Formats: sequence, structure tokens, C-alpha cells
Amino acid sequence: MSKLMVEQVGKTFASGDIVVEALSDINLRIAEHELAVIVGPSGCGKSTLLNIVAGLEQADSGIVTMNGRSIEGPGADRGMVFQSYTLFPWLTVQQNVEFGLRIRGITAKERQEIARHYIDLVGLGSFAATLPKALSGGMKQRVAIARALANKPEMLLMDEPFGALDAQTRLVMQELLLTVWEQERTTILFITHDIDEAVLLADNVYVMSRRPGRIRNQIQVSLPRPRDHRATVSPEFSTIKKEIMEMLWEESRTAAIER
Ligand SMILES: Nc1ncnc2c1ncn2[C@@H]1O[C@H](COP(=O)(O)OP(=O)(O)OP(=O)(O)O)[C@@H](O)[C@H]1O
Repeated sequence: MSKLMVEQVGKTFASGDIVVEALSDINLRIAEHELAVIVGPSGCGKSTLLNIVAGLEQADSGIVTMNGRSIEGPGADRGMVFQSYTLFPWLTVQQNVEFGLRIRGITAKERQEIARHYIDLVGLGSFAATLPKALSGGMKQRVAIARALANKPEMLLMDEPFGALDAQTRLVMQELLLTVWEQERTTILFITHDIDEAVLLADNVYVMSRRPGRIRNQIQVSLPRPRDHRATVSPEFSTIKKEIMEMLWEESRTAAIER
């Protein structure tokens, strides 16, 4: 059984006279422990799909299940990391990471230990007592990842988490995510515009069509693991990247002709 099943999902937004069909007949199956990456033209409905899986939006049609159970709303079983930094500015790194555990009533000792583990895992061991304002963008996203993982989610949902970072930091964060995933093996659904990022991270890249978004292709990335940035110079990497670029280019070109 798939960890996540999205079957024939559709979503239309209507505000006043404006009706936008964001998603149409989306079908997606993500396996347990899979690192799944979604790419697609701008506005094709990637965030809408992720928000439906997160339970923040409701699909108009179709079914979304995790572990065979229907997703009805947000839950601690799905951790989210967004592009924008979402830390509580008045809480230290440690307190931010402990936040969800505190809400769930985990004892002080236990949540300190759990938080410490994840803070160390993302390489922020010496910043536990620091407030977010003293952290760089990359460090804030490390805290966001640690905070999401501390709740031991069944799945991590990541919407362009490195999109606001400079190229160098982004690379460091991609490698960090790969290391974290190798250790924790949490199932990840990750959205990006960056094809290099998609190929470097993914077990499978799901390419969406232009709006209304559908899953156009699934491309398996069988580059050896563990991976780091050196994988990006291999001939296999270039071949997969080219294949995805051509699909996306085709989508953009058709959209331009129809406009
Ligand atoms: N709450 C909303 N109300 C009305 N329209 C919306 C809403 N959310 C999304 N849309 C529309 O649905 C379409 C898909 O948006 P979505 O943000 O999911 O796309 P995306 O692929 O994530 O875009 P991008 O790559 O540019 O971030 C867009 O046309 C957007 O304007």
C-alpha cells in the first residue's frame, strides 16, 4: 500500500466572477520513505496540491489518504516547512523546536531531549539558546526542519523550502536535507522550481502540467545514494535534467501558443 494516495483530485477556486481551475484529475502515489519531488510551471497548482495533502485546503473532488485513512484536516502526522520563515520570533531555537511537543503535553525532560536531538541533527547544537533574529536564513530553515521532525511526522511536506536562500546556502541545505533523510527516512513531499534541486534530492520527480495541473510524468531518479552535490556533474544527472527541462519547456510553449 502507498503511504500517500491522491486519486482523481480536482480543485477550483472562485472569487467573485473569477473562477480558476487549479487542479484537475490529480493522481499520485507516494511510497513509505520516498523522497518525492514535484516540479511544474508557475501557477500549475503545486502549492494547492501540497495544501490539500496538509489538510489546509479541501479538494472539490477525489480522495486523499495517508496510510489508508482519509485526510480531513491538518494534523501533527504531517510536518510542514514553507519558503517563508515561520519561527516564533520571541522563542529561542530550543523553544521553537519544542513548541509542538509542548502542545502535545510531552514532559519537559522528554521534549528537551527530543529537541536537542533534532537541533544537533541540523547542525545548530551551539545555537539552542539563540533567538531567530540572530540567525541567517539558512539557519532559520534548519530550525524549521528540526521543529517539523521533532513531532515525528509520518510525512514532511516542503513547499519551496530553500527558495529564498542564496545559491551557496541552498546547496548546503540540500545536502543537509539528504543527510537528515538518510538518517530519519521520513517520507517527504517536496516542491521546487529548481530542476537541479529536484534531481539531486528525489527518488521520483513528478512533473505537473500547466494549469489546471495534472501529474504529467513520473521520472525515477536512480542515482546512487548517499548523494551530495558531486552527483550533479554525472552524465546520468544531465540526462534526467534534460528530460525534465524538455517536459517543462513543452508545457510553457503550449501555454504560450494557446494564450
Ligand atoms: N486561495 C486562492 N484563491 C483563489 N485562487 C487561488 C488560491 N490559491 C491558489 N489560487 C490559484 O490557483 C492556481 C494555482 O496556484 P498555486 O499557488 O497552487 O500554484 P503553484 O504551482 O504553487 O505556483 P508557483 O509555482 O508560482 O508558486 C493559481 O492560478 C492561483 O492564482
